[in-house]
Amino acid sequence: MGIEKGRRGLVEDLIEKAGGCAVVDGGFATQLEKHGAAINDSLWSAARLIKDPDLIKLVHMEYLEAGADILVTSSYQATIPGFLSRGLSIEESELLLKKSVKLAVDVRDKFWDAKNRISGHGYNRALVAASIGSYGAYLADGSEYSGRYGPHVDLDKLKDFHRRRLQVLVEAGPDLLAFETIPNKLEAQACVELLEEENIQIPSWICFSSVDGENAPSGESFKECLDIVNKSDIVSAVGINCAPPHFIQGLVQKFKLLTEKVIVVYPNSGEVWDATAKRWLPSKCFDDEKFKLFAMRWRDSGAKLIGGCCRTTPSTIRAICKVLKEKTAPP
Ligand SMILES: C[S+](C)CC[C@H](N)C(=O)O
Ligand SMILES: N[C@@H](CCS)C(=O)O
Ligand SMILES: [Zn+2]
Repeated sequence: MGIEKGRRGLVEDLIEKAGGCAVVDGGFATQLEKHGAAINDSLWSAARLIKDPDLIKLVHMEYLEAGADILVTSSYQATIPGFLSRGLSIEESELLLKKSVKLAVDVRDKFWDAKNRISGHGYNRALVAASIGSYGAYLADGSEYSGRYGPHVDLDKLKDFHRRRLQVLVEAGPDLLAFETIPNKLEAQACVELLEEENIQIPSWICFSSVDGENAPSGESFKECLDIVNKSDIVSAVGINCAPPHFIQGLVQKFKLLTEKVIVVYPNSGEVWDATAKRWLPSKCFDDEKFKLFAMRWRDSGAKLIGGCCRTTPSTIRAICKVLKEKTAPP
């Protein structure tokens, strides 16, 4: 079982067009908040899918203007059980999942149509990656940063949790799938097995979080985690998201030794999430200038998809584009 040839090259083609390194957008939820959206909610940014589609479109547009080559959709914490708990029906919940992809695709198409009328604009046609947050994200208890799901959560439970959302998101027609903040080996295995079982024909990446810069949050080694991901041809890229930036260079070097897949990194600003208070704690935090320096190091260490996660903004993405696409960066 594998991805048909024409689709498998999509990510690699984008990387080549972008000059060897493509830029993933930044903290979608962070930019929503900058516009005043309240997301201290168990659905987190997905709460805005119910109420604020125009704001979601604006944020996607801002990341495109900043030069993002890949837009990650608003579905990180959008799940069918999460929406059901708000009194929505299954049909309404599935429509919201599809809407998360459609909003991003529509904005990408509008942006690209407009840019195509101008010569030498320096942008690439962006890809839309449907965000699939971990089970811990859905739990809304911070466990995407601990990997502690408890003894009752086994492989089948994780596959059952991910299955329907995955099917619905794929039906909506994204270019790729972005599994985000996976905190342990078991969930990586669930994602890989599900992609195979569902015979998914679009590329995907699996990104882990990390809180010590060495291992997955569960304490399991990345060797164990990547051994699972490597077994599958269906996963195009593997990496780290929403970990502090100063861990990333070492992790890229480690991943280079553990996998031949494309390496994707999009760390947060270095701040720490307080899942009880639902806010970011002030802590060691890296600004856009630091991201410029780091991004070059991550590229030189072998990462080919680079961006920002929580607490980074379009200005971070603009800064990363400036250094990674020196000759072709958009204005
Ligand atoms: C990427 S984290 C900051 C998203 C929010 C988290 N899952 C929570 O609900 O607490
Ligand atoms: N891509 C997500 C965050 C993952 S931690 C978002 O910003 O909605
Ligand atoms: Zn994040």
